[in-house]
Amino acid sequence: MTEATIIGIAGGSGSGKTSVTRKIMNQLSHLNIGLIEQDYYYKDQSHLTFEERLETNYDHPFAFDNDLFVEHLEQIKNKHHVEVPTYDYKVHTRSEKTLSILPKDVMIVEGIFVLEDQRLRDLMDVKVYVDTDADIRILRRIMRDMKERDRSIESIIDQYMTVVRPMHNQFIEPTKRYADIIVPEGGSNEVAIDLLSTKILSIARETKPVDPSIYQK
Ligand SMILES: Nc1ncnc2c1ncn2[C@@H]1O[C@H](COP(=O)(O)OP(=O)(O)O)[C@@H](O)[C@H]1O
Ligand SMILES: Nc1ccn([C@@H]2O[C@H](COP(=O)(O)O)[C@@H](O)[C@H]2O)c(=O)n1
Repeated sequence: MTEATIIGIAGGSGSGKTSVTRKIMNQLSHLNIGLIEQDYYYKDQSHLTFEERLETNYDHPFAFDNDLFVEHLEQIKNKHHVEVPTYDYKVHTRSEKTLSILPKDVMIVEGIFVLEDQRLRDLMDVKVYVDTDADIRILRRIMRDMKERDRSIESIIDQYMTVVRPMHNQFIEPTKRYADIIVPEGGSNEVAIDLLSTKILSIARETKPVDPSIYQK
């Protein structure tokens, strides 16, 4: 058996990570390919009231349970089945249901901080940073958060100015230096998506045996 190929896709909120991921998955649909979002690993906040959850900084690395994320990604790398948490942005905490991730040959991991934690980076075969200008990102976020995340325009702008923007500059943008490839403009960059798909395909075809020590645990 061979190890799963892990592709990390980072970038600011609204940069187009999800769109790039979807396009790559479409191009490689003949492979056994899956997706895991870092947002699934936002810490559970069910012990807090809704008002208390509004105070959380969701753009700081501490908002994520990366210990669990790393543990799951190691299992995914070794082609194990994992049950991952899911997240509900409307209520700012984990959902009741979990998601069953069956063994995949290629797994895309996507999220604002996937390149921030060295343990995650070390598990990746290709590291991508989607780089889109801040004005485009906020406009996309407004449209998406009003439509899909139950947010008002006032709350989106307030969150952007007080948290999203400063945290992006302090923590997310600097992770660009860890990327193997920087993709400007996200999902509309067809050339970059084609190049990435070709590279992923060629890595996935190389056979890397799973570390046998995992069977001795
Ligand atoms: N090239 C694009 N043109 C127009 N809208 C886009 C484009 N890329 C993404 N969007 C929209 O912007 C929003 C955020 O994009 P998404 O891919 O979810 O970004 P991210 O995952 O980085 O937050 C989504 O509603 C998406 O449909
Ligand atoms: N309860 C939450 C959790 C997260 N966010 C925001 O989501 C952004 C990350 O998701 P993207 O799909 O946009 O990459 C992040 O910037 C958080 O601000 C939120 O608003 N509420």
